[in-house]
Amino acid sequence: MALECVAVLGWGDSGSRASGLVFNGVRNSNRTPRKCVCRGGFSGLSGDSVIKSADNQNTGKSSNVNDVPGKLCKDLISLPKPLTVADFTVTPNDGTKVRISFKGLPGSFSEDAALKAYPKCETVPCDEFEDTFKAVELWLADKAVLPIENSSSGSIHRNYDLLLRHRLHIVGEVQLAANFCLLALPGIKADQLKRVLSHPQALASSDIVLTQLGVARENVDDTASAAQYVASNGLRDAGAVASARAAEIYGLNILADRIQDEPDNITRFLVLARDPIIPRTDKLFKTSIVFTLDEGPGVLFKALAVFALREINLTKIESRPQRKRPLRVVDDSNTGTAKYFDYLFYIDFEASMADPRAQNALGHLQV
Ligand SMILES: O=C(O)C(=O)Cc1ccccc1
Repeated sequence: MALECVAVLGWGDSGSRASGLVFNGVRNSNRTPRKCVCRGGFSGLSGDSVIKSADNQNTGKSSNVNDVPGKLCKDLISLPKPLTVADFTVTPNDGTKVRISFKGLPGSFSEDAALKAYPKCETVPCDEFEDTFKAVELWLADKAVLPIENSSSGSIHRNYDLLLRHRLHIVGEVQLAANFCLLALPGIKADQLKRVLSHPQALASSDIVLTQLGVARENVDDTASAAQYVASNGLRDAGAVASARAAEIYGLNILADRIQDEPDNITRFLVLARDPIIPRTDKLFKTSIVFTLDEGPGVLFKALAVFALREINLTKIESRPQRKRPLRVVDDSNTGTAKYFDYLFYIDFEASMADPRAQNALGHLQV
C-alpha cells in the first residue's frame, strides 16, 4: 500500500485512568516508500504491587509477591530488585511530587484532568498548549496533560498538530466530565449579569442557560482565567462559566451548577512524557498512528482493512491537512490541473505494539 507512516503512538487502557503511549523511533524502514516514525506504549500508572522480572515481562506473565512461597519471597526481597519499567520513567518514588504541566490557570478543567490522573501531583500552569510541551522538554515538568477531543465540540485540532511538532510520547489518557457552573462575585444575582466570560467551549456548551439569561458572551483563554478576571477586577455585571473549584480558589459564588446543555460533556485528555513506556499485551492498550496515503480510489479503505482483517478495533480517526505539502497537483487533461489537499490520517486502535496482530497490521499497511 503506498503510504507514508509518520508516527505510531501506543498507550494504555482506555478507561478513565491515565494510560500510556511509547515511541519506538523506527524511521525509514526499508519496506516503507517514504519516512516512517514508530511510537508505541502501555499504561504505567496503576501503581500495583506486582514485581516483574525481565523474563516474565517478555512473556507477559507476572508474579505477585503474595503468590511466592514464604522463603523464596524473603530471598527475593533481600536480593536487588530487577529493573522494571518504573526505573525508566520519571515518576519519583522519593516522596517528591510528580509535576504535571497543563494549559490554563489553577482551577481550570485541564488541571482537574491532571489531578484525576495523578491525585498527588504538583500542577504546573502554562500560558499556551505549546508551553505544556516545552515544560516537559525542559524538565520543568515530568508530564503534560493535553485536551484532544470533546464529546460535543469534537477534536482539538491544534493539539493534533502539536503532537507531531514535538518529540513527547503519549503515555496515557484521562476522560473528564466537565461540570460547568455560573460564577459571580458574592452578593451578585444572575439577573444583574450583562456578560459572561469563559473558554469558548464552555460558553458553547452552556448555550441554553446563557441564552435564557440574555447575556453577552466573551471568550477568554480558559475557564479559570474567566473566574480570576471577574474576581480580581471586582466586576459586578460579569459572570464566569468555570468549575466549582475555580469558585473556591478565586472567591466567587456559584449561582448555578451543571449548566451544560448535555449532562455528560466529556473531554478526553492525553498524558505526554519525555520517555516512552514499553508495550505489553497483559493490559488493554491503545496505539495511535499517523500516516499519509498516495492518491487513488479506495486507498483509505484499504489502509483501514489491515486492522479489520485482524479484528483490531479502531477507536478514533482524524485527518489534518499536511501543512508542509498542502496541495497535491494532479494533471487532468480534460480540465487542466486539479489540486487536492494532502492529508495526514491519525488513527487510534485497541492493541499494543507488543501484539503480533498490531505488528502485522502495520507491516501490511506499509507494503
Ligand atoms: O478552560 C479550561 O478550564 C480548560 O481546561 C479547557 C476546557 C474547557 C472546557 C472543557 C474542558 C476543558
